[in-house]
Amino acid sequence: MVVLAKGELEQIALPAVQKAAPPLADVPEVDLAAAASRGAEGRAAAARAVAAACEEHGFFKVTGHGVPLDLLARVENAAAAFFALQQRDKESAMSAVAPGSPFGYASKRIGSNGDLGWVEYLLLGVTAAGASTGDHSADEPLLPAPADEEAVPSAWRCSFRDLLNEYTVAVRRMTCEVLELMAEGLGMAETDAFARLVLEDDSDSMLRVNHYPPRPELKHLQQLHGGGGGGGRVTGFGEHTDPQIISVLRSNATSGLEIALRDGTWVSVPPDQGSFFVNVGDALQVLTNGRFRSVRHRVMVNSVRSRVSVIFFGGPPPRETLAPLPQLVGEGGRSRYREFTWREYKSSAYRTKLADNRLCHFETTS
Ligand SMILES: C=C1C[C@]23C[C@@]1(O)CC[C@H]2[C@@]12CC[C@H](O)[C@@](C)(C(=O)O1)[C@H]2[C@@H]3C(=O)O
Ligand SMILES: O=C(O)CCC(=O)C(=O)O
Ligand SMILES: [Fe+2]
Repeated sequence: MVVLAKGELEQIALPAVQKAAPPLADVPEVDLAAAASRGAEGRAAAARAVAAACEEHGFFKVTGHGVPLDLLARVENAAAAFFALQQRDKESAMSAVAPGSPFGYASKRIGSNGDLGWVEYLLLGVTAAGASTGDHSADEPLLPAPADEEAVPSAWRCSFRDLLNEYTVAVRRMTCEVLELMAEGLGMAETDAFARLVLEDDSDSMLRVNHYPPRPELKHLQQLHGGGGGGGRVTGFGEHTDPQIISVLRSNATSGLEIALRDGTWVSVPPDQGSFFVNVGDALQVLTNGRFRSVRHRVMVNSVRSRVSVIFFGGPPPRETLAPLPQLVGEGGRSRYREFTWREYKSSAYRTKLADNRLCHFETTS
């Protein structure tokens, strides 16, 4: 494990008296299989429910998603096996996947602006192979091969990357179905307005595999504070919004994910290993002129069990101009954001700290 400098652990440890967030009582849910089987009426109802969840929370759960459960289990097991490798091997995978980029393996350091968390992760760029047909059915590899195959441990070289490719193809397909429902729910005639951005040849999507190691010693702190959820919580992944259009997350059965409600209160999301959770990202907040809410979220570690999560971030091509869609601004309505390219937004976002508001620099003033 990477050794933290003096004072760094304190930065990710919350004050011991902080109360655990209460669970979100009614996680909005959409069943894609049911929506598809109930004809036009069922689909329209699902689309309305998705749009309502994006407006209220910027967050909902997807069931009936069609991604095979055995694929989810295989990815989870392979991720656990990867993170169980020697630190030296995990780091060599990082240096070989994409030298000099944010991609690869890292531990505790999130981004390059000083953020820390109780997490280790793999961050991978998703290339467009298979996307160009636009029929959501292609299954070519999407994750680039390491620059120097020989430098990578065999566990990664042989099967993990292939498995993540298979996963990415399946999840991206499902993500596009969700994006189409969102457009329908907004009453847009062009129902592929969002999905097409994620399917372009040069779409800037990513896959992240996070591992939050257990902190058994936190149990004692919790007992010291009389249980009841107080004490002994450490920040796994600090609060933030995701810059992209959409993030689609799947985790094992370990809790930790929390979202901020409109009034700023934090609620925990009960884990569901058979389902996916969708976050609206900053780019979708812009495209919908603020109707959909880019949800602030974080991961807290308070468990004796490790948490493994895999997140697909669907982003547009760097050259894509983003601005509120005219049909969502309405005649005489005010555009809340100025026009910018995804390249511009990303380079601005990647200079910020995790918790910063990244959209404020792109808001119109009047
Ligand atoms: C602190 C940072 C990490 C991050 C880039 C940033 O400067 C601000 C946004 C962060 C975030 C959050 C969502 C995704 O996990 C991520 C990959 C992304 O696109 O934006 C991370 C970035 C990262 O970990 O490099
Ligand atoms: O690991 C998780 O559960 C969520 C992490 C997250 O929000 C992110 O990687 O952007
Ligand atoms: Fe996130």
